[in-house]
Formats: sequence, structure tokens, C-alpha cells
Amino acid sequence: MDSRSKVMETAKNYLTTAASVAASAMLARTVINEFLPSDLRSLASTGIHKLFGRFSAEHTIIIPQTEGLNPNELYDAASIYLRTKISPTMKRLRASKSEDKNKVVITFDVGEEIIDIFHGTEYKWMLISQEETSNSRNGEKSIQIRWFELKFHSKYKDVMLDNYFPHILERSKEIKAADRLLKIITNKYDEWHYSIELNHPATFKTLAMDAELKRMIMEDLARFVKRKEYYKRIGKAWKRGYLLFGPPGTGKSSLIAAIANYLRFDIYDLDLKEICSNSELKTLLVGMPNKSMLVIEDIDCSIDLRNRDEEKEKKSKDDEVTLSGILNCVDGLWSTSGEERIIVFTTNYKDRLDPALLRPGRMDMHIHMGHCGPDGFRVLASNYHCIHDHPIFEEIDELLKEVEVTPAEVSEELLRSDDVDIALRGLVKLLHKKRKESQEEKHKAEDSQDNQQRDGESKQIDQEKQHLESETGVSNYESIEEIIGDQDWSQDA
Ligand SMILES: Nc1ncnc2c1ncn2[C@@H]1O[C@H](COP(=O)(O)OP(=O)(O)OP(=O)(O)O)[C@@H](O)[C@H]1O
Ligand SMILES: [Mg+2]
Repeated sequence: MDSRSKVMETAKNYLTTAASVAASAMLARTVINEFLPSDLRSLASTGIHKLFGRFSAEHTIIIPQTEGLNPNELYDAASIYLRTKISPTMKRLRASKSEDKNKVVITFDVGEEIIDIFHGTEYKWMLISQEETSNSRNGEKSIQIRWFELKFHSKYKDVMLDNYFPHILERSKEIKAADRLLKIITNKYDEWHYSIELNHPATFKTLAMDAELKRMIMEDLARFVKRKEYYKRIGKAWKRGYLLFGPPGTGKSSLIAAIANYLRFDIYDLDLKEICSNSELKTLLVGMPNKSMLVIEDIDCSIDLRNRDEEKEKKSKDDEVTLSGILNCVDGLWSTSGEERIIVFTTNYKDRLDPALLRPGRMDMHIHMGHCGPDGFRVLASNYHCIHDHPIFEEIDELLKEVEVTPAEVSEELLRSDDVDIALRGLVKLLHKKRKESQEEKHKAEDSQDNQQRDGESKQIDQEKQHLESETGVSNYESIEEIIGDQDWSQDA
């Protein structure tokens, strides 16, 4: 029996208990009717009605904190779920902070009632606590026993078991996933080994990139996580691949962190240099859990993808990590064992990648992380100085059209001063400097192109001279100049 069935079984037992309490109420009424004098009968009947009357229409379920010595999963799920139902009118709340999370958690206190409406039905929750004494070897010990009391109309008993409790279990799982600290796990040889907290603050909000591209990526991810049934129907592994390419400092690693933070997926950062065969690669990939993200950074440097064919002849097939090994993983052979996986490759040089990796259908989206444009700059200005507009923005926008500057360079400049004017002036200065440098480089390049052209021309003249010399037998330079006349060499160069 899985844990959810266990929880549902326990819930059914409690319902039975509640139903038997209702039966006791009926028995009590019978006793009153048959054995009490008539004047006392009406008095007692009112009290009993008050006490038990609600049971005819209302069920009560007790959800204790523990089941014997074991924690009760439904109690834990309910306390997480009910945190989201706290209303501003509640008078007593509890605040706590666990050491591993830098967050204060607010929960409701003993005796407070929470009303939750689910599919139009009202469910009333109350947390109850009672002190109990137990005998131990060291004498009497008092402990706090806690439970939730859940009241609802009896006609919704089935809805509660079939829909409401499963909803609470599901939601609590989601809330827990959103709360937990994310991890980056890296491999040592063929084992996922080293894990650290993902403390990267990057989110889509703080990511400087083209606004339209950002929107597309977020929509793509949101669609992906909702498509379990779709992937099942079309018979494809539930995974999605992204290739991030662009110069250093344009935010490829930041985007990876933003995706992990957005989906609440741990990052499995695969170091291909640590492994030496396709079977090791498979071992690692099969060892990844669902809802996780496989990252291979700088794929062009991690593995010499281009020279694989030559190497294949030298080594036995399973003696190396090959492109086809990686492609098998991309194509989903390994991922049939798991689901909801994201695969991300990054590279600074897309043109160095083997075309097999770039073929349509391999990586679902190729994302170019480019130089900083006006959209990106706005995000960075807001990140670092909380400003959305400034008189100098216009000049910066104009310069950004001409100058190639990475978001990393802009960030560095904006960080230089807390004074926004100084920081922005520093950025303008950097952009002017970069523009000047690029103009100088352009001139240099043009000069060297001219030189090359001139070299080419004079080489061609020399060749023609030699050719004419051999044809005509004339070796005098001047006469050859006369023979070739005024041909336009530059056009032929
Ligand atoms: N697009 C961006 N949005 C916000 N910050 C960015 C962006 N790009 C770079 N940065 C800043 O620059 C730092 C370095 O960026 P990041 O490591 O993401 O670049 P990268 O593209 O992965 O570079 P590399 O190719 O060298 O790995 C980040 O920590 C962040 O502060
Ligand atoms: Mg990087």
C-alpha cells in the first residue's frame, strides 16, 4: 500500500469512528425517550440535541499528529496546506523559523478555526492540543497531544475522501517543493556525489535579456510541466532540451539558475571530463530523479565532439564518452526511466558543435544569449538601483545600439557606486570607450584588409609578370608594365 492509500485508509477509519459517535447519539435519544420522565425528557432532549444534533448533518474527523509512534502524513499535509488559508481576521497566529530556511513561517494557533471552501463545500478546521501524562522509567512525563478536528456536512463524505483529501496531499507536496532549498549536484566519476545549496538569486525577473525571448522561454517551461498526459499520448519521453549559446558573461549560467528557481528543480551539473565511457554516462543519467535538470556547460570544451570519428577507430566502442552516447540521452533512451526532465547544454561557440547536436528535434529550443540591449539594461538598472527611468537612459539606449557590451560588464559598472548618477555616468563612459575601441579595431581591420588586397594585387602582378616573361621571353620590368597596360587588377584580386 503506498503512502497516499495508507492516509486514505486511516481517514476512513476516523470516519467510521465519527459515524459510530453519531450512532451513539441515536442510542442516547432512545434511552431518553424510554427511561426518563416526560418533563425531564424535553430538557435532556434539548441538551442531547445540542450535543449530538449536529451529527445528523455534520461529520467530524479527527486527524491526530501521530499514529502510534509514527507521524501522521495527513496531519503534516493539512498543517502545510492550512498555512495558505490563514485569513487576516484570525487573531492568534504562530511564527517560526527553521535554521535551514531563511524564512519565517506563519501557522495558525490552537483553538483558531479556519474555514476552507473547496468545490463549493465548507470545511471547518480547528487545531486542538491537550496535555497528557505518561509513565516512563524516569517517572511521570507530560506530553502535548495535538490533532485537527475537521467538520463538514455528512453528504460530502465521499467528495471529501475522493477529492478534498487528495487535493490537500497534492497541494502540500507542491508547497513543500516550493519551500525546499534547491541543490546543485555534481558527479565524481560515475556517481552523483557532491551537493551544495543552489543559492543563485537569478530569477526570470532579474534576468537581463530580450523581453520577448524571456516571455517565450517562460511560456515554454510552463507548458512543458503541464504536459504529462500529452507526452504520454504521443509516446515521447517527458523531457525538454535547451541549447544556450552566446559569449561569456551574457547570462547562460544565470538562465540555468533562473529555470531551476522557476520550476523548483535541482540541477545535476554533469562534468563529462569525470567520466570515461558511455555506460558511465548512462549510470549517471538513470540515477537522476524526476523533476530535475541535467546541465552540461561548455559542451564544446568538455568533449571533443568533432574528432570522435578518428578516435572511434583507436578505441573500443564503450571505452569513451561519444557524441552518440550524449545524443542517446538527448533522444530519450535513458529518460524512459524517469520523467519531467530538463536538459541544458551551454556553449560559447555554437558553430563548433557537431551538426548532429544541432539538428532539429535534438534540442527543442536554441536560445541565443546576446549582448546587452535596452530591455536587458532596464532590468539591470532596476536590479541594482531600483530605477525604471532616468534622463540618461536615452543616451545609453543609443550607445547600446552600436556597442557590444555583455550584461556582466554592465552589471559590474552599475555595482561600482550606490549613487545612481555616478553609476550611470560610469556606464556611459564605458560604452564610449568600447565604441572608440571598436571603431579603432574596425579601422585597423579595414587597413589590414586593404594591405592584404594590395599584397594580393602585387602578387598577382608578379605572377602575371612571370607568366609574360615566360611567354614573351622579355625580362625587362618596364616593358612588362607596358605589355599588361592598364588592366584593372583590383577587380580580379
Ligand atoms: N543576462 C543577464 N542578466 C542578469 N545578470 C547577468 C546576465 N548576464 C550576466 N549577468 C551577470 O554576470 C554574471 C556572470 O554571468 P553568467 O555566469 O550567467 O554568464 P555566462 O553566459 O554563463 O558566462 P560563461 O560563458 O563565462 O559561463 C552573473 O552572475 C550576473 O551577475
Ligand atoms: Mg556560465
